Amino acid sequence: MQPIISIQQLNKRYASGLHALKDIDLEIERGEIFALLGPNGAGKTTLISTICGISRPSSGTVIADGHDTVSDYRAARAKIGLVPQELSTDMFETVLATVKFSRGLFGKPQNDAYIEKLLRDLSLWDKHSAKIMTLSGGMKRRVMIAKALAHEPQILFLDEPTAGVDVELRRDMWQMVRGLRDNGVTIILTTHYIEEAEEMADRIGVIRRGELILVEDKHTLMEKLGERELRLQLQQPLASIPVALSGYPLTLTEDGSELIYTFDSHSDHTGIAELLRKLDQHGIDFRNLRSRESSLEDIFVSLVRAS
Ligand SMILES: Nc1ncnc2c1ncn2[C@@H]1O[C@H](COP(=O)(O)OP(=O)(O)OP(=O)(O)O)[C@@H](O)[C@H]1O
Repeated sequence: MQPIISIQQLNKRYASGLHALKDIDLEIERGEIFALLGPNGAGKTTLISTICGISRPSSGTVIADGHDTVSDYRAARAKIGLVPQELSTDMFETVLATVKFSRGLFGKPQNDAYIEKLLRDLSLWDKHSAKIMTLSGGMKRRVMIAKALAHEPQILFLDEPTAGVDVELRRDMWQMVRGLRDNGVTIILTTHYIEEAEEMADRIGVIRRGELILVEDKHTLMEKLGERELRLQLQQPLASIPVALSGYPLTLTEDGSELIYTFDSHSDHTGIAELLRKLDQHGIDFRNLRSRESSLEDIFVSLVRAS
C-alpha cells in the first residue's frame, strides 16, 4: 500500500541559522497511529508544521495523500487536520458554529449530518449550542479535535494532545483517538508522556536535535532494546558491592537495601542461577525478589541520552 505521507530529505533552517530538521526521511502508513517522541526543542513541532505546510521546508519534499505540500498546498492541506498544542479558537462562539466555520474554511459544502456525527463521536453533541468558554478543559480539547476534523481530513496531527490533562481524561482521549483510527483516520501525535506512546502507538519515531534517530514498530522496539531487571531486597543492607561480585552487572541502591541485576531478556543464559549461588556462598540473604521489564520510557531515556 502507498504510504499516506512520504517525507524525503526534509531540512528546515530557521532564519536564525538554526538547523531544526536534518535530512528527515519518513513514511507514514495509512491507518496507523504514529507517535513522535523527543526531548524539548528536538524539532517535533517544526516537523509537524512543515508537513502541514505552515512552515516551508528549506529543502526536501513532503507528499500528503498524493499532494506536494508546497506546490500543491491547498489540496495537501485539505487532507490534513491539525490540533495544535495551544487552544486556539473564539471562546465566545458556540461549539456547532465553530466546527461548521472550520469546515467552510476548506471550501467544503455544508454537511450537517457529518458534523452531528462528528460531535456525537466526540461526546460533544449535548454541548453543541454551548459557548466554548463555558466548557471544561477536556471538552475544549475535544472541540479542537472536532474543528480539525470538520473538513473530513484523512490525516490527523495531534501536538501534545493530553498535556496538562488528568489521568482519567487522558484515558478518555486515548479511547477517542483509537475510535478515530478505527474510522480510517491516520494519526500522528507528539507527546511527552511516554506512557501515551506505549499505550497508543503502532510505530514510534524518536527525534533528537533535528534528526530522526529511530523509527520502529513499537513492539519490535521494546523487544529489541528491552532489558529485564531483577531486584533483590536484602535482609541486611550492604555498604558496597562485595569484590567477589564485581564481575556481575549489579548496582546497589543508595541506601544499600537492594541489589539490581540487569540482563538481556532474549539471551538463553540469564546468569541468574549463578548469581544466586554466589550470593548464597557469600552469605548475602535476600527476602524478596522482583523482576521488571524495561518500559518504553527507559528505552527512550537511554536513546536520547546517548550522544
Ligand atoms: N520560529 C522559529 N524561529 C527560530 N527558531 C525556532 C522557531 N521555532 C522553533 N525554533 C527552534 O527550533 C528548535 C525545535 O523547536 P520545536 O518547537 O520544533 O521543538 P519541539 O520538539 O516541538 O519542542 P517542545 O517539546 O518543547 O515543544 C528549537 O531549538 C526551537 O527553539
